[in-house]
Amino acid sequence: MAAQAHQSAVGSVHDSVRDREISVEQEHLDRVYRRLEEKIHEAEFLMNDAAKRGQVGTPGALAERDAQVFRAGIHLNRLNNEFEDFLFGRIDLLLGKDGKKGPDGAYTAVEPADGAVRDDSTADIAETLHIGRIGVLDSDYAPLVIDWRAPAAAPFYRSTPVDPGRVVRRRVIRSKGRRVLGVEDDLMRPELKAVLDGHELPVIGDGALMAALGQARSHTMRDIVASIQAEQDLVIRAPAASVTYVEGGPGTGKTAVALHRAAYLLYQDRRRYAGGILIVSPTPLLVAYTEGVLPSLGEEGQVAIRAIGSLVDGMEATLYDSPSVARAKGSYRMLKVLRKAARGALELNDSPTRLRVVAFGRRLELEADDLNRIRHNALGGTAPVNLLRPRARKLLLDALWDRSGGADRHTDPELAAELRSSFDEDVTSEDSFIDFLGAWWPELTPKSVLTAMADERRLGRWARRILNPGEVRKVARSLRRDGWSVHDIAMLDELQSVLGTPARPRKRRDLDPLDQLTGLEELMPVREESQRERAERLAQERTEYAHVIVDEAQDLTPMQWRMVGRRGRHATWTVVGDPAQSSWSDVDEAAEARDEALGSRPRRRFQLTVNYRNPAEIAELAAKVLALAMPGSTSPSAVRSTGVEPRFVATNHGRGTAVPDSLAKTVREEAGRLLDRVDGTVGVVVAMQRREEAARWLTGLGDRVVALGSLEAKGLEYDATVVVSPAEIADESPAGLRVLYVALTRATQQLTVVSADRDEPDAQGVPDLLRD
Ligand SMILES: Nc1ncnc2c1ncn2[C@@H]1O[C@H](COP(=O)(O)OP(=O)(O)OP(=O)(O)O)[C@@H](O)[C@H]1O
Repeated sequence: MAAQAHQSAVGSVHDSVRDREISVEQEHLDRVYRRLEEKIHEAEFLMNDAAKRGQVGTPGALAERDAQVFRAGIHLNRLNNEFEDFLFGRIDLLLGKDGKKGPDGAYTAVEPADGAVRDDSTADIAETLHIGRIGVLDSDYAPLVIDWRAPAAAPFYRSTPVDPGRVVRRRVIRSKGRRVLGVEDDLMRPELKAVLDGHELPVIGDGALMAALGQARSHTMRDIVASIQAEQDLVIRAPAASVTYVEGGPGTGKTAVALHRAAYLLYQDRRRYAGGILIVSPTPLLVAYTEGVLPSLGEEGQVAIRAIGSLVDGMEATLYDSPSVARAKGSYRMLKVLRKAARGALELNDSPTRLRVVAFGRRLELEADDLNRIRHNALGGTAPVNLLRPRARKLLLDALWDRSGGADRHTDPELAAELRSSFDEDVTSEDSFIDFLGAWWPELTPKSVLTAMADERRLGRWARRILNPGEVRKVARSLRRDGWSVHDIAMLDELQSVLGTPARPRKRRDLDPLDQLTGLEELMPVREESQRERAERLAQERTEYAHVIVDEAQDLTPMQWRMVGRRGRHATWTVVGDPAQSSWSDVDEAAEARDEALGSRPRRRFQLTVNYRNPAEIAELAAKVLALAMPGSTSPSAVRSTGVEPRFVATNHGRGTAVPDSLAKTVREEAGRLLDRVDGTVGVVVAMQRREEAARWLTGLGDRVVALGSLEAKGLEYDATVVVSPAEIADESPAGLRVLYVALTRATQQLTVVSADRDEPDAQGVPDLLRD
């Protein structure tokens, strides 16, 4: 009884301290919003004022107006954005070593000044900084909020109890709209007795990271701006030079880090990245899952997130290839086939076999043999086929000229040249020649060549000694389907560069001249346009980017690396991936293609080591598959444990009374069971061939549960997952064990493994692959 009374007294003291601290932060947030309103008014005034000045028209006034409109545009665009938790962090710091301030008004020193900590381990808090999604200065240019990407905010992420720098207390503030809801503190120097405004520094809660990780998942990813960890922050803020190369196991935050890095780079050098940042994602599902993160960080427009199957404008991959077809289409071997096909496609169908023209009153003719020889000569070398048409035309004219005997008519070179040029004019203005050239050397499109490859005999010719007959048959058959696969898109892109685009007059885009002057159109997205639409429009206008971020880089095939490489020939790169999750069978070949795409640029390597997604119970199970898939590699360490072990259910080896009689029924029951146990999402991962069937199994269970093929699970996460028949997933492709490793690492809370006969489950339902 007494103990209970004591506990509740402690509890209420604690609550009152918490309430007091919340109200302290509330006061600060109120100040920030008052200041933001002032700034919105200022910005609106500037815009109006600028419009008036626009009527003056002297060059000086125009330049001044442009500058004002530009600045005001930035303000309005950012301030009008309602940020859910605009202010999210605070650090309390000791006095710094040098007394220098940075441009954001904060002191720059990382290390404490000598004497900042007194001999009796007491110290004063010399500076308090609040961290938010954008920076706000008060009217005296003192920082009210520091942008999370500013150098002064780095200690919020970097400081640890082992290496605290000046930080004594790090606080995460939870708010919604204008209301502060809670605070969570981490003490970086627990040995100190630190004093702020005459009071000992209070410490609330047990860490924001765990609170963030425990939250239910929805179908869209959240930003991690309030809880970025030190090893992740090093990657996010790495200088943009050359190639930043990041490896880390499942759940180590690679995707999150890549997205935050895009926002950081834009903040750090907006002008440089006006050339656009491209984020390449493996699947449309992952694009949909991640595309809200950048807007939540205040960035829209300059970043295009595209699935690898949507990188070619106007094309969207909707089909999947079988592993053996994917292997043939994705490998370097396909490059040779495409080069042959691009040249071979000229001879298709109704390619004329005779050219007849009348020149200088004579009928001239070239026969099939002549024409073949000319085509062969024109095609020498590797120049793009469509760009060789002028050369072929010239060779045709030479041959006709020879036939005409015109060369013998004059010995005077000047007269001979004149005669030749009037001969050429005669011939090339004749309809029969124009029609012939159009049919004999047509402008080829990537689609027409790929469609030509759907003919097995033809493909067999072009792929002789490159693909085996079985591959030829399967690839040709796959190209006869309606629609394109992810691997077809890389082939289409390659063909575009093998064929080349003949120069045409450029179409002008209608732009407001004022927008072009100020760059304002980049900053003020039109309201009706969604992030995706805007990204698509920008991508259409761009073929190359200033920075390219490749997520799940381990999965790119050589042909895909070539496609992505063409979009970043002059770019800096961030490449994130995990070799252990690669679904590409020939890892060495892909590495060669990657190195070719990245060129000889120097690389800065990072390794992420902590798994923030899976609880230890799930991570341990997945590690068994990792040991089979890549013996000797180490799993990232899980940051938390839930006490809930993975559950095993066998369709034919039920325990006790309940013997499930079919896979469909069992999976449905298990998905339903998990829906009852978690608040968020449930993912049912099956082998690719079962995707459609599995979606039917789940009919009527609601939109918190989804079925997905093993390859579609890349990068995604769910509160709970059902992994169906590990053996089936593992046997589906040469990289099957690594694909299974991906499937097993998608859950943030609970995992159920359903086995079928081929899994050879033991009496507890544990499949052979997952036993010790
Ligand atoms: N510092 C962090 N604070 C809060 N959550 C985090 C942090 N880092 C990562 N997470 C969360 O952990 C989960 C995994 O992150 P993410 O998807 O970026 O990992 P990944 O390395 O790309 O995984 P995979 O290789 O399996 O695709 C996400 O829910 C992410 O929000």
